[in-house]
Amino acid sequence: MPNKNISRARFINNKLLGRKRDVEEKTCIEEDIREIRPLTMQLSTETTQDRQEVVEVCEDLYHLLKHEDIHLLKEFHRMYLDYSFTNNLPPQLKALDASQPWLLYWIGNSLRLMNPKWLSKNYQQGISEKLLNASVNGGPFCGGLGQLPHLICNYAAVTALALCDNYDDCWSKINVHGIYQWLLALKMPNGGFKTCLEVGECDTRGTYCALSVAAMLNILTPELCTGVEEFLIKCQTYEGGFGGCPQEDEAHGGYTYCAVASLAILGRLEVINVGSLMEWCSARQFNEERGFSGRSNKLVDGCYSYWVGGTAAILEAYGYGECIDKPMLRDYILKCCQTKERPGLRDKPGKSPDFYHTNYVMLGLSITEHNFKVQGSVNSIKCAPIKESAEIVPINPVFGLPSEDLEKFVRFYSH
Ligand SMILES: CC(C)=CCC/C(C)=C/CC/C(C)=C/COP(=O)(O)OP(=O)(O)O
Ligand SMILES: [Zn+2]
Repeated sequence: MPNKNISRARFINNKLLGRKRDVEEKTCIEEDIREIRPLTMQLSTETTQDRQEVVEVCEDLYHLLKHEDIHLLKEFHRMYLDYSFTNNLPPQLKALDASQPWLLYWIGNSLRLMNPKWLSKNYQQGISEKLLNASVNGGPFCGGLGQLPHLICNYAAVTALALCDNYDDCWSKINVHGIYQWLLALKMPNGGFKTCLEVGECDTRGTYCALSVAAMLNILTPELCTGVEEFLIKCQTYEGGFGGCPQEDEAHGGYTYCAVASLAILGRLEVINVGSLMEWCSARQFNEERGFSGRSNKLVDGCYSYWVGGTAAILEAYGYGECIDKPMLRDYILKCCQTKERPGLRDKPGKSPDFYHTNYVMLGLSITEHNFKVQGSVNSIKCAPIKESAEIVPINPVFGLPSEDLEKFVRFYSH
């Protein structure tokens, strides 16, 4: 028996472990190339056809608008946002009944990003009263009246309140201690956070929503952070971006942003493979469409201007350099995500504008207009305009809020 094993090992060693690799590689490569080239040229799938259509419509727009100096149509978009705060929302938005804090954050943030004064005292009153009425005792916050506290909605509610400039002392009404105890109870043995006490998924979104709220409310304790870094490290995939869960999903812009922003909050960006992350971010940007896709072989979408652009801005802020083309992204945003026909910003040509895309495309626009540099703490990221006239106010790319609002909110809880 031992003899048989030795001869088997010798066989593997001689035939399979590279002795003849040089010779084989030379013959294989040429044959492979001959076989692969026509394959890639002929491969036409639903995915490649969809992309071709998007490329054509974007290229038409770039051609049509090539001599125009396009700007963000701020007053036009303001009308869309104002209308939503002063009228009933259309019936199809019933589907977002469990995401009411999100609507308040998206709409409120979009107004404030264009002009801080456009989120009037009246609106700040409406936002804070609605949130504090829906969730008893000032949090943890839920998606709407009578619903269970939810980690993702809690993040949206806290960021929406951060936009309210402490209207009627609403910041004192946030139940910081209750939120802290609840966050601890959501912690999972693998270092992640589940979204609800009763039942809920666990992925990098939850980590970001827990950590960013904790950082803003000054409750980011070592106990809350135990095991979080290890959880996040395991979410980076061979592609360089991050999936939602350890060793499970493909890399995706949204989950990548959540992981990278969380690591920035922990002050631990250096524990991941930043080089492959930067290559992945860079590979998300298409030459033809000029905007980003969220994952390999998927279509361009305006919201990734923030999920991927924000990730790049965080890396830039921490001194890793730039890995995206900001002027190209700006073109996609202003020429393909905006039209003169309908206010609000959209995913891509052919899609309708919505509040989610309006907010994240505007945040992406801010990224194209600024350079980022951290100043001591994650709460204080300096945002220097690239040209003298920026259309969007400076933002903190870790929190998705105007820098001024974030800094004032954090200062409130710092003592
Ligand atoms: C703070 C917080 C909760 C952030 C969430 C970030 C996140 C996960 C964003 C992703 C949103 C999105 C466009 C998903 C679509 O996936 P898809 O499969 O329809 O789109 P694709 O084709 O572009 O991949
Ligand atoms: Zn989108």
